[in-house]
Amino acid sequence: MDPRLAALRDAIDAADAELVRILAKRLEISREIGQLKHELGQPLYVPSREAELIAGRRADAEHAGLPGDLIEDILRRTMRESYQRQKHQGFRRVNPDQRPIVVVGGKGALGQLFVKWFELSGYAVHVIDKDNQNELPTAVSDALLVLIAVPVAQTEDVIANLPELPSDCVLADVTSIKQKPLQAMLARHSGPVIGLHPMFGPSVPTLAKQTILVTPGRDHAASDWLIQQFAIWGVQVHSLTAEQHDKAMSMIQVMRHLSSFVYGYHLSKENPDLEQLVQLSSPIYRLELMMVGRLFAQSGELYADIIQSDQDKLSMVRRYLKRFDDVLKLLETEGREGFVREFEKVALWFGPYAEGFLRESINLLQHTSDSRS
Ligand SMILES: O=C(O)C(=O)C[C@]1(C(=O)O)C=C[C@@H](O)C=C1
Repeated sequence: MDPRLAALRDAIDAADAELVRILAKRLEISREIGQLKHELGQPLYVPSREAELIAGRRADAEHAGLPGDLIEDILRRTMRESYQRQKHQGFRRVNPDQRPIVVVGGKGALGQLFVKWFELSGYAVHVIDKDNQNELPTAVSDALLVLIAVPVAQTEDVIANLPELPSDCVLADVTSIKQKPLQAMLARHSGPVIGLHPMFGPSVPTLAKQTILVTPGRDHAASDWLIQQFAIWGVQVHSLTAEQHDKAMSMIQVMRHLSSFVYGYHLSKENPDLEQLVQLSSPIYRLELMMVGRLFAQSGELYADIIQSDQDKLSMVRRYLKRFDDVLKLLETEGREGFVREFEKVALWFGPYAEGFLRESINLLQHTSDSRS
């Protein structure tokens, strides 16, 4: 190797080693902050602090002739590491009441996640699952919160068959549909009721920046502690009615999962060489394959329940599929011209969001590309 190149690479190695030392130092400070925040009961994720810090470092970077995006990427990735470190130190427990939290379905994937986070916050958690259902009456007899985390198809039955709960016990569920479970909970329990829909899967490493949708049922004030606990975990909460929730989800979830399923179903029938498709795919296509493929690494029952949760007996599914047919007819009758005309109408409907999504996706694709070797 040319000795000049070798010397420069040595210098890069030294600079990178310094970067490692600095990152280690930052993470150690962040661990200390985590400890202090635990003591003070402050949230894991502090968006205002992050925004201020990023703006400051972007300005520093630009002043030094570096792109602001570079330091922002590094800091955001490092802050993700902060969440991980701070999570292991546990969280302040908002509700000092010593009574236990009962998680019904606590051995399921999402149930386990809530069990872990409640335990990280110092609550006593009683897990109920198929193998110890006989413990349910005793477990709920002095429960602070009963959280139903069973598959969608079983939720209503499990709620209807719950034993009597203490009158001040909060009854909540984490099902991805909200109207029916909420009605079932209100019918079964006369105390505080709240519907929750975590907008994440069980594999998320931390809850920082994750969203939980909340559909109030009865006596919302009695669930305040739970909402505050979520905030300490770094979760962002949005409140809406169960009806609004289910309507929005039929757009967000039913269509997303249906499209992915049909795409995967179609691929499997066409039976191409998947290995080759992956190799030929640039980041955007790879991302698309990932969005589809990841579905099939999860539970078919879950997605069947979500797709079937579509209100009005699959009417959204039917309308969506009819649109494929409409597009086919459009292509057959009017060809390119018809397609472009409809395309422009859709673009108008998206308005400034189209540009915004394009920008956001470019950023995302850069990250996907960076992570490939
Ligand atoms: O300042 C804090 O509260 C931190 O926990 C540190 C830190 C960071 O790594 O800079 C991490 C998480 C917060 O969202 C904000 C900032």
